[in-house]
Amino acid sequence: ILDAMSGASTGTLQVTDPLNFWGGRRVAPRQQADAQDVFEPATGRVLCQLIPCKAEEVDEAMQSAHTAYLKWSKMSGMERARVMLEAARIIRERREAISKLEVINNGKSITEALADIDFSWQCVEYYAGLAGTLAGQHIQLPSGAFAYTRREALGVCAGIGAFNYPFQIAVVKSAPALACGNAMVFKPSPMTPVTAVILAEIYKEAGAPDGLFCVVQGGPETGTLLCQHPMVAKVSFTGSVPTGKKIMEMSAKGVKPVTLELGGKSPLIIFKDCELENAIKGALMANFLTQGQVCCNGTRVFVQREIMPKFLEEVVKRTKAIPVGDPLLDATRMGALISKPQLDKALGFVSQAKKEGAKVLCGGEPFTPSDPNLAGGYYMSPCVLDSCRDDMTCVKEEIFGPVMSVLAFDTEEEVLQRANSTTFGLASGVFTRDISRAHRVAENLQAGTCFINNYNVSPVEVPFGGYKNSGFGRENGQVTIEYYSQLKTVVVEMGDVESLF
Ligand SMILES: NC(=O)c1ccc[n+]([C@@H]2O[C@H](COP(=O)([O-])OP(=O)(O)OC[C@H]3O[C@@H](n4cnc5c(N)ncnc54)[C@H](O)[C@@H]3O)[C@@H](O)[C@H]2O)c1
Ligand SMILES: C[N+](C)(C)CCCC=O
Repeated sequence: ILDAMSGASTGTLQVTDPLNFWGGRRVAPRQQADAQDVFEPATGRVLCQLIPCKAEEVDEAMQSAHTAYLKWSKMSGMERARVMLEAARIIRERREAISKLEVINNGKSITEALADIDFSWQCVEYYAGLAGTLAGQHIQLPSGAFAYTRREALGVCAGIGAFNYPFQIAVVKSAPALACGNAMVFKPSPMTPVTAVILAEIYKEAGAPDGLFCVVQGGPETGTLLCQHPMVAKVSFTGSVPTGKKIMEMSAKGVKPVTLELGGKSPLIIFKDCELENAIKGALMANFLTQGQVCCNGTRVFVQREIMPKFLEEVVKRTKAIPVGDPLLDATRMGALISKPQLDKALGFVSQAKKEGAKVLCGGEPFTPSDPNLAGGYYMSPCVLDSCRDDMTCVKEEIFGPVMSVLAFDTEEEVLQRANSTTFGLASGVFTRDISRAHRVAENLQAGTCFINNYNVSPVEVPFGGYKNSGFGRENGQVTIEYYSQLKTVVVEMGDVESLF
């Protein structure tokens, strides 16, 4: 399918290849029941059929992954690293074709998709680098006795992904898992089933044993089968808070560890002493990437009252100028939302905000690009809401669309209290020139990440994850090794046994 990408344009691709992968090959669904349409967001056209895996198919994938795990976990870290480095090289070599396919299935702009795929090969490369460094500790005990620790794989891990970063999420979960000697069975979102299987093919081509990274397609039922499978050693989930709670409940029954990367309603605080040009750019980056469908977006923008008029004037001017349209065109900066229901939901939040007293300064409406080919796509004009209050629905709930809610504040103490007054805790941001204030605010914000004088900067070597209802566990960075491995302690006696009995 990647070969077809060079000539592909919006509205032309039809995906007919099987989208499941185990045993080292694509696997066609065993039956056609419960088939559902997968849409191309840019046009609203049907791109392919999604046929959910049933229990027997999930079991086959698990068995295949387990066979691979037995082999892979016995290889040295350096041997695993060589395979992963080759996989990284292939992803980099095919970055343009993978990005195009991602755009066609997801609707985000090609500029963003290229950045996502570049992040992906860097992620595989990074964890390949760590694979050879995994080591335990040696601990001296009295009389020559000693103990050592071994960092061991967990087994077959389940990965379940959201729709907003389809290929990247599959990579962010599989790269550390594989580096530690695990295998993975991954289930993409049923709305974006097309690119995870490309990753599976690349791992195979790079030399991974058959079954090391398997893909099963489906929605909640398939996800449930995966979580409840007795061979699953760990579940790593990216998605909404309500689904995350269900995953945790299912995992608790088998005492399985979980990583939960969930939603957010992150605060971005802009003080009057900021470098305003950077703060404006930061607010746009905090709200409009991937059509606003980003978990860590800073969607509650708190602006100190004195600079509010200037901030709003500039932010609205630049929001109105965002080119919305065909996501495969280089000049486009905002493509289509993932689905009609997601578009309606985001528009619904804007209507509700108006009813509750917010002022729409721009956007918040369905958008029809001039190209007739795109008439059925899920486009929305990016929106800035002014005069927001903390009790409004648009300020309390995750919208997952291009909607920025702007709130005025007066003092640092007040804004910290308001920023933390949420059950979410994924990310946060602060713009100020006062370095003491910046670090004080970062310390006091209840969130897994705080960006100072920028927003949504998340390179692979930097840990990412939530506080509170936004989840736990971390992805990216060295620390993620802890979440895909377990420690065994070996105690060695060098003398005689001293027995009390
Ligand atoms: N924190 C992060 O890193 C991060 C990253 C991306 C997205 N997200 C969050 O994801 C959400 C949007 O994604 P979404 O709409 O795809 O989320 P979602 O919760 O609807 O679905 C996520 C995945 O869970 C699966 N699923 C649904 N019900 C299930 C069940 N009962 N058992 C097992 N699996 C089940 C879905 O099929 C999908 O693959 C937002 O809340 C966003 O903030 C978080
Ligand atoms: C790459 N970003 C922008 C940090 C997004 C991470 C994934 C969240 O949805």
